[in-house]
Amino acid sequence: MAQKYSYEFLKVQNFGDYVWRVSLNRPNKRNALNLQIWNEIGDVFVKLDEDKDCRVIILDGEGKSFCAGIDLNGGILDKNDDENLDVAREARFIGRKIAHLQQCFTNIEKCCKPVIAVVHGACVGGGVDLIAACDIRHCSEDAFFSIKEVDVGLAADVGSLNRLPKLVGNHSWLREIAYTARNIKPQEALEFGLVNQIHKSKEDMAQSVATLAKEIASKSPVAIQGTKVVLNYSKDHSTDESLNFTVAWNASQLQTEDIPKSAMASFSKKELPEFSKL
Ligand SMILES: CC/C=C\C=C\CC(=O)SCCNC(=O)CCNC(=O)[C@H](O)C(C)(C)COP(=O)(O)OP(=O)(O)OC[C@H]1O[C@@H](n2cnc3c(N)ncnc32)[C@H](O)[C@@H]1OP(=O)(O)O
Repeated sequence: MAQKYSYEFLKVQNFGDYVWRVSLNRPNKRNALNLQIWNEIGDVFVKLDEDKDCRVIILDGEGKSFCAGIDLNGGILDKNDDENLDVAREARFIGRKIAHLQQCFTNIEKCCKPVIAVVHGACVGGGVDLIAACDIRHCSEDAFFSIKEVDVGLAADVGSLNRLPKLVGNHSWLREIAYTARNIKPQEALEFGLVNQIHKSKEDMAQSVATLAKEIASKSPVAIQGTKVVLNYSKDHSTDESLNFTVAWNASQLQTEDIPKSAMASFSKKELPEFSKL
């Protein structure tokens, strides 16, 4: 565990009961995303996806804020050192870089374990891209959100503009906040579906989210992971395609021992049994 999950800018903890916590850990810079932390995020969610001791992941930030977005001190948007590259080659270099950054966050979405984003303080720019790739979003009363990219001269390119239209209920609102980059308070984020719960404090939120995570982790991992896989698929496909996908998926997964085990416990109102690792 120690070596495998040892990172410079992430703190990774196994809470037990199959619940893990991944914390952005660059508090002095408000967890601003440099290339190293970006790579570490990409790496940890691949590892946790494969880790049979993990069933649910809580993603939060150390220090005063969840995430201040991209590191504005440079590194990520820098041009290639080779000044002789023509426009086509420079563009291919930049394109590969953007695709890599996107993939790091997409690894969160592709991880078949549910990921709960827990936001306090600032969550701006890249921070919003990051939570958009998560399954569930909670925040504390001191949180604020901003799709900040237009203020630094960019169209957001690592997930917000691609995922949020499928997450929030009101496209007119989404366009307004994306065009203005204004700060969104928790109540407004709740009203439009960006978060599903507001907590009094960071501490209250940590407790409440730990309980939620534990509840999800106590259920059959075949059922929970299958639910995430099918929901991910249906997000980007027609109902017919998604129903067909579910047939193919469940043709194997319905044969699991978890079904009689879960059903028996549910029917007899007993505690859920211990499920085999997955
Ligand atoms: C291919 C492109 C992919 C992705 C693109 C994403 C685009 C974006 O992310 S746009 C958003 C960019 N971020 C910002 O504009 C936020 C800037 N920061 C702030 O507004 C504030 O720091 C704050 C987040 C509201 C927090 O305020 P506060 O708690 O008062 O802290 P500060 O005193 O301002 O900062 C403390 C410390 O952190 C450093 N820092 C903060 N944000 C960043 C950042 N984004 N990049 C680098 N460093 C940051 C700040 O400089 C301070 O450092 P010191 O060394 O103590 O001076």
